[in-house]
Amino acid sequence: QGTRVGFYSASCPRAEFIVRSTLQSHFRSNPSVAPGLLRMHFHDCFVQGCDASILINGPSTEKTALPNSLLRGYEVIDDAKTKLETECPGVVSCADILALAARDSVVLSNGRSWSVPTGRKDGRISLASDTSNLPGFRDSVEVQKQKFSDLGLNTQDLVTLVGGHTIGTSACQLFRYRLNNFTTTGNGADPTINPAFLSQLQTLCPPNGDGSRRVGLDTGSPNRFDASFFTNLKNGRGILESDQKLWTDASTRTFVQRFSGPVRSLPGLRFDEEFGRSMVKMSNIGVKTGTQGEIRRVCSAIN
Ligand code: HEM
Ligand SMILES: [Ca+2]
Ligand SMILES: [Ca+2]
Repeated sequence: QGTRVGFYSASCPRAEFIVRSTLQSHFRSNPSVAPGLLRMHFHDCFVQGCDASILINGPSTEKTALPNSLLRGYEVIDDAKTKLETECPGVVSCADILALAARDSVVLSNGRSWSVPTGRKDGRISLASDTSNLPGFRDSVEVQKQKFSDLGLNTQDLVTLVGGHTIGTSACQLFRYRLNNFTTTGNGADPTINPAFLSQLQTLCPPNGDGSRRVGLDTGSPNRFDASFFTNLKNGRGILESDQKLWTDASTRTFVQRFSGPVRSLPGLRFDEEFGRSMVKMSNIGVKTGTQGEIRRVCSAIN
C-alpha cells in the first residue's frame, strides 16, 4: 500500500508520542473527543480516502455536509499538528495524525492497541458533494454492505467496524423517529426495539424534547471499548436503525452472534483483535503516498 509501521521513526521519532499525549490531555477535560476522533477518521477514509480531506475549512467542503455536521475533535488534530510543526516542520501529515488519534482513542477507552502503518499524504480536494457514499443511519444492510465493499471492506469488516459504536453517543434527532409513528400498526414504534428498552428511550428522547440531547450508542457501556454493543443488538437494544438491522439480517447476524459470546456451531470471534485488523484495512483506503498529495502546514487548509 505504501504505508508502513514506524514511517516517522527516523524523521520524527516522537511523532506518535506527541499525538498520544496531545489526545490524552484533551481527553482528560473532554472525554467525548475519543469517540469523536474515531468517527472522524472513518468519515475521512470513506471520502477521497484517508487523506485528511475532512479537515479542510471553507464553503462547501466535506465538513459542511450534513453527515459530517456532528463530528467533534477537530481542535485535537490542530493542537497536535501545531506541536508537530515545532518539533519536525513539514514532516507529519494530518491524515496520519488522524489515523493515529483514532487508534489512541480506542486505547484510551480501554480497547486493545494495534500498530498503525503511516506515511499518508494529505489531499488537496474536499467537496461536500463527495460525501454521498458515507453510510446513512437508515441504510439497509444491502446498502451498508455495498458501501463498504466499494472500498474493499467485506461483511465481517462492516460488522466489526460498526462495533466502533461501542463508544460514543447519538443525538436524539437521529433515531427518535423509531420511537413513535414508525409503523401504523401496534404501538407505532420500530418493532425491532426491545419493549422495555423502548420506554426508556421514549423517556430519554420525548417527541418534542431537545433533539440535540445525546444518548450512548452502547447502552450500559458508552465509554468502554468492549463487545457489549453486540450483545445489545442481540437484545433489541440498538440505538441506530442501521445498527439494529445488523441483527435482523442473516448475513450480518452471524458476526454479531460470534462477537457477543460463544455459540454452538459458530466459532467465536474476538472483537478486540478483529477491530484492529479491520481498522488497518480501513485506514489504508485510497491513501496517497510518495509524490501524491502534500504535507499540510495547517490541517484546516491546503498549502
Ligand atoms: C453503516 C455504517 C455507519 C453508520 C450508518 C453510522 C452512523 C452513525 C451515526 C448516525 C452516529 C451518531 C452521530 C451523532 O449523533 O453525533 C454515529 C456515531 C458514531 N460512529 Fe458511526 N456509523 C457507521 C459506522 C461507523 C464506523 C465504521 C465507525 C468507526 C470505526 C463509527 C464510529 C462512530 C463513533 C465512535 C460514534 C460516536 C461519535 C460521538 O460520540 O461523537 N461509525 N455513527
Ligand atoms: Ca478523505
Ligand atoms: Ca462499550
